[in-house]
Amino acid sequence: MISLQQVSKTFKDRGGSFNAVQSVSLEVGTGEIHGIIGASGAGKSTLLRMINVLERPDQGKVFVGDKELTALATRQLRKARHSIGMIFQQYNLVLNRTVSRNISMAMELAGVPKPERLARIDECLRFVGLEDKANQYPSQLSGGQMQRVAIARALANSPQVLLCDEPTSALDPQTTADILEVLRHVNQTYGVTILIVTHDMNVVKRICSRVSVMEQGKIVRTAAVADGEGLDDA
Ligand SMILES: Nc1ncnc2c1ncn2[C@@H]1O[C@H](COP(=O)(O)OP(=O)(O)OP(=O)(O)O)[C@@H](O)[C@H]1O
Repeated sequence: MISLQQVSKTFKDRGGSFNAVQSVSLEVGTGEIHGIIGASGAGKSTLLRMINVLERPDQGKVFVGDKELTALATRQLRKARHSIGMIFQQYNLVLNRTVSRNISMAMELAGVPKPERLARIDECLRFVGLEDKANQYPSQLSGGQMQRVAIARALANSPQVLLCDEPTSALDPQTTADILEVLRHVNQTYGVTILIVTHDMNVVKRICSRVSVMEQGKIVRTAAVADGEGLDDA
């Protein structure tokens, strides 16, 4: 479902350049929940953001489904991104819009007609267990509820892939467990392929089928989680 072929990203500033991701290749199968773990600054977020080309690789190719995203023109890329949802550590909700409008916005951008949007908002809110919060504003919600709204928004366009950048790092252990269950439910119900960037091995053990360990811009190991002995020191 996802294929990264020798992708690299260097950030340049006045002080010089920094190789954030160095010639990384990775294959993630359809329906997999794949973890990317590593220390702060290892390049995990940059790698994730290259999958939907929010960050364009300097070198290498990115395939999602049957499309090479790195070969698409801006307009085609925008369309292809509708099949890739993303959630973030800080939720990234629009604070002056209600929960419903937050979920609707992604569909408005994708050109979904209003009646379909309204039905889909209901469906997505029910899926994440927040059908009673449609008219509230993000500031009225807890962190866990905000992340559920972010998941509902990411699901609105029925993505094939969900990219999660430290989705539970701002949450307490119980809320973390609840959000991981929602993600598992997304994976099992809709067959969505999920990539989770985390620095927390417990997240990997709880939900991932495979994990890749990143160090200094490179993937140094990929393993099945069931036989992931030796990953504790990652
Ligand atoms: N837009 C940017 N401009 C300059 N440097 C950047 C940019 N984005 C990331 N970097 C640098 O690239 C390196 C990798 O960053 P990245 O956020 O991918 O790491 P990470 O493993 O996700 O770390 P963290 O867990 O702290 O988010 C860091 O040293 C960071 O400072």
